[in-house]
Amino acid sequence: MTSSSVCVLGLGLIGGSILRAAHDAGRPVWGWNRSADAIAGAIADGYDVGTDLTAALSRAAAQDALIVIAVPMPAVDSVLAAIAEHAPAAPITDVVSVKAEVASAVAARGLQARYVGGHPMAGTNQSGWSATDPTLFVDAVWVVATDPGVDADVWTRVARLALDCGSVVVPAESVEHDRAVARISHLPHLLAEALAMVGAAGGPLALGLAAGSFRDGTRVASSSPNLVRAMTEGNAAALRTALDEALAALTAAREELDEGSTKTLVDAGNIARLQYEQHQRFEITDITPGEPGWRQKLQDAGRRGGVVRQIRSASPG
Ligand SMILES: NC(=O)c1ccc[n+]([C@@H]2O[C@H](COP(=O)([O-])OP(=O)(O)OC[C@H]3O[C@@H](n4cnc5c(N)ncnc54)[C@H](O)[C@@H]3O)[C@@H](O)[C@H]2O)c1
Ligand SMILES: O=C(O)C(=O)C[C@]1(C(=O)O)C=C[C@@H](O)C=C1
Repeated sequence: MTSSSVCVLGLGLIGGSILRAAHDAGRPVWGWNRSADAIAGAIADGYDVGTDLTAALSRAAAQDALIVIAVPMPAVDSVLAAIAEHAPAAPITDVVSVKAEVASAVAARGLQARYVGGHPMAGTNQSGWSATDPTLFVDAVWVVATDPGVDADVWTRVARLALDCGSVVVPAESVEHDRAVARISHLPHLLAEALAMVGAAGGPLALGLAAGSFRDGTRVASSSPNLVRAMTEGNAAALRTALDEALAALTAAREELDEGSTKTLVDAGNIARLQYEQHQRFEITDITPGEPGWRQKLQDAGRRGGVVRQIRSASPG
């Protein structure tokens, strides 16, 4: 029988929130963090966490637990090296904001057979255990990768974890995911940084007048710089395309402003925002992981706005 145990590596905002949500869902779950100081709160609250990576992974190997990598991209390879040594057959997922880069690192360690990438589209501008929230993923979207060669059992287990955390699952191939998040996450982070800079350059009067538009538009500029750099630099090709589109729109607006109007950008942006507000999802109900053509069918449905809310499969994990 497939185990429902979960081993979370990295207990910051995302990993810690997954640990807490999985615990609340009744899963056997334990976690590892490189330093004890950072997880003093988790230890005080009695969570099954520690700083011995070998012990956490040996336990995952013994229990066939799903390993969740929840560290920043620059730390992923050292964690993969430890997995390759201590739990090479365990199912693995991750939560890193860029997917193709992780998939390559996993393949370089020979771990691709039991790996399915993931990305919960939820977070805050806070970091660390103290920011964790077991409800962080409720009603969020959680991408579960449908790359060629994906194992149906591991895919199901990753999707079940996402559902147990309260999310809906969007099936998507890593490269398509990366192109999409360049537009709706990585570009917004860079724009927020630019907006914050321009506002602050206005000095005390500008900052003193800042209200909703500045606050909302710059919120993610207070995210950890290391995390923002890892996700923007790790998705450079797709981000360049999105950034070029944004720069072209702003340059055109700048030129139109010389004629006294901002109409083109304002009207187009208003319609685009409405498209986001009116975006409809539909539930994928008729595809069972493992059936012939399941991967392609799920991926096509995800591309059209399909989400998985429950898994049809005999596997309980
Ligand atoms: N913050 C978000 O909104 C968000 C959302 C979805 C996914 N993610 C992804 O989740 C992952 C974790 O992000 P987070 O927001 O939880 O960050 P965080 O800073 O809150 O936590 C990062 C964790 O990784 C550990 N860590 C950092 N460097 C390490 C290293 N060199 N070796 C071992 N452990 C190390 C830290 O101790 C900490 O436990 C990142 O890959 C990020 O891209 C973040
Ligand atoms: O809400 C926020 O603070 C976030 O930045 C969350 C956010 C995003 O929406 O861009 C950030 C990074 C992710 O990988 C996923 C989600």
